[in-house]
Amino acid sequence: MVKNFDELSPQEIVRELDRYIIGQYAAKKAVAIAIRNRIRRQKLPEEWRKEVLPKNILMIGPTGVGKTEIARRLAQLSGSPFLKVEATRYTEVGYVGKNVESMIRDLVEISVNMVKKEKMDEVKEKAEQMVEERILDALIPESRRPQPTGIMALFGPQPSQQSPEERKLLRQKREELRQKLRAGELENEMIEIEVEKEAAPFVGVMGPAELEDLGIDLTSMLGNLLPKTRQKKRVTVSEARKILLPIEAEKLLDMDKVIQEALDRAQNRGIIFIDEIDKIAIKSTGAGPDVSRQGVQRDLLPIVEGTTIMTKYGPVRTDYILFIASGAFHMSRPSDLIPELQGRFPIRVELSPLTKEDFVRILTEPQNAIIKQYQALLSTEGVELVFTPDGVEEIAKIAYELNQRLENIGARRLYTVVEKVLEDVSFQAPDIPTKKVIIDAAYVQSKLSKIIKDEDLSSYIL
Ligand SMILES: Nc1ncnc2c1ncn2[C@@H]1O[C@H](COP(=O)(O)OP(=O)(O)OP(=O)(O)O)[C@@H](O)[C@H]1O
Repeated sequence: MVKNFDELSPQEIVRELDRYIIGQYAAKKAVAIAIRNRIRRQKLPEEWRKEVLPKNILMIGPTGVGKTEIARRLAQLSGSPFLKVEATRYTEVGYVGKNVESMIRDLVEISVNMVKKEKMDEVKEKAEQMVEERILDALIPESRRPQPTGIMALFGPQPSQQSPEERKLLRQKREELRQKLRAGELENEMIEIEVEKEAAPFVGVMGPAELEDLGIDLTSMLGNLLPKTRQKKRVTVSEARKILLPIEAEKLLDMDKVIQEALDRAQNRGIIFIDEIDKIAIKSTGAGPDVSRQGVQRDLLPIVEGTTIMTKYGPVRTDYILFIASGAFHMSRPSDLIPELQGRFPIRVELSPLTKEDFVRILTEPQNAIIKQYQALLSTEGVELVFTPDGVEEIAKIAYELNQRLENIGARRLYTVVEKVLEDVSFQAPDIPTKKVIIDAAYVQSKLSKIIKDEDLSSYIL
């Protein structure tokens, strides 16, 4: 039986992460402990809960070694809304720009979309039935059952006068069409559908973004007041299905419930990954941009400590949101952060640079390994891609050497190298007669040696 995430021990969480991320044991262990501690803290009695401070994480390590990937996978495993932001994108409150509180609003938005999608999947079957009815209505409008409501029942158009025989015939025709529709025979038939189009509200001096920062959502406030216009569209049955499914599914949702659950999930399970924290950790010289960087750190404090942020969906407590800050710290040190903020990120982990051996494993082992991705892609055209061990080794070696020579971008280098190696195969796939391509060391060299020799060319292509 699959265990509920909350029941997984830190060790089991690490094992799960091992399926996607090679090495970096210390970082995996740290996030597993942090997430487990959050669950523990939530179970404490109220008076204790306030005393135990959240244990956020600072990940220190070069670019492209798995920092974001670990956090993202953890979020996926635990069904947590996940937001990645860059610390340098924010400005101090009072200055023009995005202030740090907006990250909580963004997290909530992600949470709402996440819950909405799940709920829509739950009602998908029912929504599909409703779409079927709407398509049938469009195919034979005469067979539509009039459903006047409210004042329309009194003053709206009355159902046309059909005799019982006519009605029976129409119903039969509708059922015949339904069978054809289900058999997929009508997919390219053109029909006319009506969709609601929200009138865009006029936004004055302040743009929606600034208002959003104040917790005001003008679009949805006015959107409810402004009349919705209906728009007719001529589309094929299959297009109509794509357009109507989310509309019908949304009608079946109880949005109040969705929002409650989304707020709850953001507050209790949310994970915010703050990249480039090192870039705002420059020691202050007392004036200019340094001051504003310190300002951003100060603004971050209450959020990381636990405060209430107003969002358009309602207030959100930040006490249990897990914050993972990350940076290379080439030019600064964690001790350059303001002391209070240092204290809020007590778990420190260093991620190691990746070795050539790590590259070999990253290419082949993770569930979504790069090589597996290409094999899956090409298999759709009946081409079997076979990588020999020396072929994989050669790709890893070249990527590793390029990182040393150009700029060390970690595992990201593997993507560009593999793409170049497989460029011709991808291009010729439909016409390959043997349908089996072997990628060995010689093949890799034949595709890359010319580019590697040329420094300029490599820095553009690889
Ligand atoms: N240890 C690893 N195991 C498997 N894949 C990895 C590893 N490290 C990096 N990758 C892959 O490389 C890519 C970049 O990694 P990631 O986004 O985690 O970088 P990062 O360390 O967060 O760097 P940055 O701070 O620049 O964002 C991802 O697609 C990831 O799958």
